[in-house]
Amino acid sequence: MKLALIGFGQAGGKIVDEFLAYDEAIDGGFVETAIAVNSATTDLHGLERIPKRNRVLIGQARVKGHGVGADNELGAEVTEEDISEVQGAIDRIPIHEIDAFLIVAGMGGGTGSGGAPVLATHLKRIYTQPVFGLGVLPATDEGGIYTLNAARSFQTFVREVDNLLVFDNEVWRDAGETVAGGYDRINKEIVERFGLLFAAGEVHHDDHVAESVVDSSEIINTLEGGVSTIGYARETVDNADDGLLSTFRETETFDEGTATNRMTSLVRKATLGRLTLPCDVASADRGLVVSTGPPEHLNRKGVERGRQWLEDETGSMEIRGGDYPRPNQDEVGAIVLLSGVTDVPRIDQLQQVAIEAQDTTEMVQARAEEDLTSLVDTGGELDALF
Ligand SMILES: Nc1nc2c(ncn2[C@@H]2O[C@H](COP(=O)(O)OP(=O)(O)OP(=O)(O)O)[C@@H](O)[C@H]2O)c(=O)[nH]1
Repeated sequence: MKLALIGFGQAGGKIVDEFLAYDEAIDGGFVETAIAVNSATTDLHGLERIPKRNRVLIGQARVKGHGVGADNELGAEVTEEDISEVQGAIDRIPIHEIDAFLIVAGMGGGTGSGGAPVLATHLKRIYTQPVFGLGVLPATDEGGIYTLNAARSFQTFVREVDNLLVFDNEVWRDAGETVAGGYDRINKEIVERFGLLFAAGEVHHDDHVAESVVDSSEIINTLEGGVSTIGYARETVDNADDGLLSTFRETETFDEGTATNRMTSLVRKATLGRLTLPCDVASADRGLVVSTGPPEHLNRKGVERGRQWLEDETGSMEIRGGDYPRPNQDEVGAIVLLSGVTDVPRIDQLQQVAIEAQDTTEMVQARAEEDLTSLVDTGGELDALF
């Protein structure tokens, strides 16, 4: 699946940079164009792979290249004001070559959290391609403002995009890691999961058995609306170079059964293990199971059993399945995309925080007004003086 990737804010830019590295490393071919948008000059300079001319600075008149300091209303405003700057970079995308846009942003800050939904609205107004979002939720100890930004941004972002793919930093961080080191590792986890999914839709059919290979329309149809999460599990296998392949063939009957069971259990592990956004699997509306690895290990029966199992788990009739053959790999894996999920404790928690913050803000404002009134109200004593 060919994507125009737009990284918004610091997290967004770094993750898109990492997507470029991954796409190159696996020879995936899913990144058509990569763009970074930010209100902070240093963040744009810090990027490694996104071409310099695709790095767009917004809000210069207002914040002079210093970022919006976690003020996501300001982030939204400067994006609206400078949308033509962003459009300048988008105009260079070979638009008929792409299947979709993907806007990547950390939702806890100011620039990405405020600007990404504004850009999504803009793109949807102009282009016919789907506009997807990849939103990163802040860890819970980052502080109230980050949670509040994420709660607000989530509500708008999910409304403006065709599907919001979510990754929760909270469930992926490791105790004892430095913040910077932690993000590097987490970003690799992000691009591996989402990158494998998008690359799966880029395999050319004539290279492999056509009917079982996933294509981009299957990914797009699964991402029809709402919120999505991804699970991934993998296992090392004998590398299928020529010598090993003949051994594999000689013991085919035995290996058939092993490969079937392996694939079925990988689908279960991917679904029941750590998802990018933990949720109740039964609440998913649609799903896509992708098996990946050397073609001779991509066992049809195993994938089909895994797919059926997921149908049972979700009670959904819309579970698609397919392969992403990767010759000469020493791993087989299963990617499970769950889409239209509704039972997500973290989102409920975010929304609760937003409601409470709204109430508190109203209370604080009311109290401040009262205090101000009583401060200036001197019971007529001042009036008497004049
Ligand atoms: N996974 C991941 N999350 C990150 C990374 N950097 C920041 N974050 C998360 O993203 C949130 C937003 O941070 P930034 O992207 O730095 O914010 P911004 O959009 O640039 O906005 P301002 O800095 O306020 O102008 C933070 O609360 C973190 O949770 C990163 O490299 N990887």
